[in-house]
Amino acid sequence: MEVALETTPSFFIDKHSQMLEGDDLNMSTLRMLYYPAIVDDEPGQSEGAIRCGAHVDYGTFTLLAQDSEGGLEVQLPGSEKWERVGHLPGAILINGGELLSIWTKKRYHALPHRVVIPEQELIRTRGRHSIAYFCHPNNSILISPNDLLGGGEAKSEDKVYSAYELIQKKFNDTYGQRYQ
Ligand SMILES: O=C(O)CCC(=O)C(=O)O
Ligand SMILES: [Fe+2]
Repeated sequence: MEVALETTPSFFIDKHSQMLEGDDLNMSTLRMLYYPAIVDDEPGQSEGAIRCGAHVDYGTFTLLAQDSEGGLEVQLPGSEKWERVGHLPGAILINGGELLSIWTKKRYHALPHRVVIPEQELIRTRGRHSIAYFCHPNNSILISPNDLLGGGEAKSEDKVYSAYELIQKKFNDTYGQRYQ
């Protein structure tokens, strides 16, 4: 990414240096996800039900390892259509986060994604596992798009927020004003 964005080597590494030092300093987190099997459902009962609702991830990017059960779908830029993400054994999917999209003026998109319940009877009755590593910059880092991609003069209305402020903003938008 540093090469593609023609920025200084270690631009991103430096800003993620506290990844292993706890939430106070950096919100990166590893999550082991389990979606239970759909059992005893009448035909149509779980219609419209979803394993993980449509969202974009918050941070820099997410590394996602999924089992072979399927169900992950993404919306590509400029399209409303949900596209299935196939399963490639051993592959790790890299999903850009919202913070990276702000940082790079949308050069890197945060793709909306969701996990649906498969239609096939046999697959529905099996659980699904995935492992997601949500990679975030250190909380104190200022996410200034003009640090990357030159961008010309900063305008006064371009308020720059820290990674911590941006994630709090996102939590507030998602869950209401519980996070202050
Ligand atoms: O389980 C998955 O494949 C995706 C999970 C996900 O998108 C998330 O936890 O943010
Ligand atoms: Fe996600």
